[in-house]
Amino acid sequence: MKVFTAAQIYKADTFTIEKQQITSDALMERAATQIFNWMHVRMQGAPVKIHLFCGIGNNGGDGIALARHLFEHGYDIAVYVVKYSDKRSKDFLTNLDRLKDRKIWPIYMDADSDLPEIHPNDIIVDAIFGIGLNRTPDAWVAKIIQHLNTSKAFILSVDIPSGLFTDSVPEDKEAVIKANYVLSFQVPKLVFFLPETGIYVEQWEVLDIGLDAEFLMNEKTDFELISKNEVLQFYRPRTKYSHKGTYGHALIVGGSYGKMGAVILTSRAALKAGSGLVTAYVPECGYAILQTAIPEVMVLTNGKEAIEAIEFDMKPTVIGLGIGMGIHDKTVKALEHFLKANKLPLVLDADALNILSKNQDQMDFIPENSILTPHPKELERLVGKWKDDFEKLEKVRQFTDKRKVVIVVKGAHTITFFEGRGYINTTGNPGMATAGSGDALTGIITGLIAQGYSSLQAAIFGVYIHGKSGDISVENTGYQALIASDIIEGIGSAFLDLFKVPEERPDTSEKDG
Ligand SMILES: NC(=O)C1=CN([C@@H]2O[C@H](COP(=O)(O)OP(=O)(O)OC[C@H]3O[C@@H](n4cnc5c(N)ncnc54)[C@H](OP(=O)(O)O)[C@@H]3O)[C@@H](O)[C@H]2O)[C@@H](O)CC1
Ligand SMILES: Nc1ncnc2c1ncn2[C@@H]1O[C@H](COP(=O)(O)OP(=O)(O)O)[C@@H](O)[C@H]1O
Ligand SMILES: [K+]
Repeated sequence: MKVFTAAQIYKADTFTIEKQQITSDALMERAATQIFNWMHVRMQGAPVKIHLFCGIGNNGGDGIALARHLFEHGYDIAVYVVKYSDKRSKDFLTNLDRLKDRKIWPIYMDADSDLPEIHPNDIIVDAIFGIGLNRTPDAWVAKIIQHLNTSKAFILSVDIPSGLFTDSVPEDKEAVIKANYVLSFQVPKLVFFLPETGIYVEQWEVLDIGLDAEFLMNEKTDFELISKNEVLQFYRPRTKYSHKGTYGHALIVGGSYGKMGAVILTSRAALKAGSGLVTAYVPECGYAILQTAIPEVMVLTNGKEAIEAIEFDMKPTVIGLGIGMGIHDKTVKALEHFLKANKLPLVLDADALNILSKNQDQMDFIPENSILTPHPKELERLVGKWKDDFEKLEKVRQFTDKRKVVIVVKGAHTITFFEGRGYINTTGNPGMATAGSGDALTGIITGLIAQGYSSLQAAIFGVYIHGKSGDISVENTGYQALIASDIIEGIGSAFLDLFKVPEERPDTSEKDG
């Protein structure tokens, strides 16, 4: 699913209105009806107080139109108009008149108004600001927002939590609604997936308001959301007469005294992801460990307790490099030497990234289409500090452009970058914040490249499978007890899940995990 900017959404809006020969009011009515249906299916007329806080733009208009539907179906509503400006939108006014026609009189709120009492069991509909927010809300509006946030009532945000910008991080962290649920029109917004802004969105769902399908398909976007549908498109089935040679040979280079487990995890994950053959390249102290831990993996050694040279007379398809490798002087030299001679695609992780960050001149030797998989600290060493999530994304984009590599920015929503585009993952859970889970990811991605997936496909697919495996495994372990080995064990189930038909649900829209 594509992730549009606010400008693109407005464009889609205009395009749709022209092509479908409808009014903007009709589009607002669709939006409000969709939200009403969503609520009505769940509430079934329950006598719960619903407080609708509406702005004076189109987001507010959605809220006012929703209030009318709720009223007509007998819900107990209170409507507030937060008058942060005199520039009320046309469709807001139309819907306000319709509400007044039904003898519903909103409570107008300005800087001097008292804050209404809200019971923890009430429901709040947040329609104060939508994607039109372009400056920090005034202090008195921020006060209302804080009042709603501290009310303990369930907050349902229309389109986007009020106070959240679509393209920057809010300056006043207190002036943003913390939404329990966001019903977003047609497309999710990028800010739902970034660490600094995603915290305002507990759950989200997209509601289809019938924006023109052709426009949505043809418009190019900087970001795409990756779910099962997207990864299924490049899944490579196995063929009857294939053999292990068909599925490549992954070489996993890493390990040092006390960190051999990382290589076990990566090698095992590469096998489980389907690599035909896997060889681990480790210092001698790892030989017995590897051979005992994974009988399916072959082992080459160099150096005693740390790698001193990376040389081999086998022909790997791909090399995963850096896990648990350490930054011993001899290892640093070995990496430099190897990079200068190497032509194979690389998956670079952990200490390989740390070494390269300190020796930026060696970056020139990273082959194009290699994959770098930094966690946030490694990323900072690689691209430098950033002031906020948006600057981080821009720095990564520039780095991938300059180096022609894929960067996998790991996190709650891992984003894979390549050729100026970001692919946002939707699987995974906080149980995966555990030692070695990144090593497992490196193995999965390396194992996929071995089988012939392109670098970009392997990164996107690998991140998806890794997260999905974590989601399946956590069902048995709970968050705390999930460990990297569980993620590796779950890889098979994650592949099987690709072909499971989803159960029928009354509502059809996509949900966040
Ligand atoms: N596009 C679609 O497909 C559909 C969209 N729909 C809905 O429209 C929503 C977008 O509506 P919108 O453009 O009217 O903007 P909205 O967020 O209501 O803000 C209103 C105005 O407030 C102003 N303003 C900004 N910041 C401010 C501040 N801090 N303090 C005070 N004022 C501030 C600013 O105007 P300005 O003062 O800058 O001229 C802004 O224009 C969208 O989220 C969705 O809910 C659906 O109805 C149908 C289909
Ligand atoms: N809160 C979270 N939600 C989803 N995935 C997470 C979360 N925290 C971490 N992960 C995933 O777990 C992995 C952690 O990688 P990393 O920090 O390199 O671990 P390690 O160095 O221990 O192997 C990444 O793939 C990351 O996306
Ligand atoms: K809103």
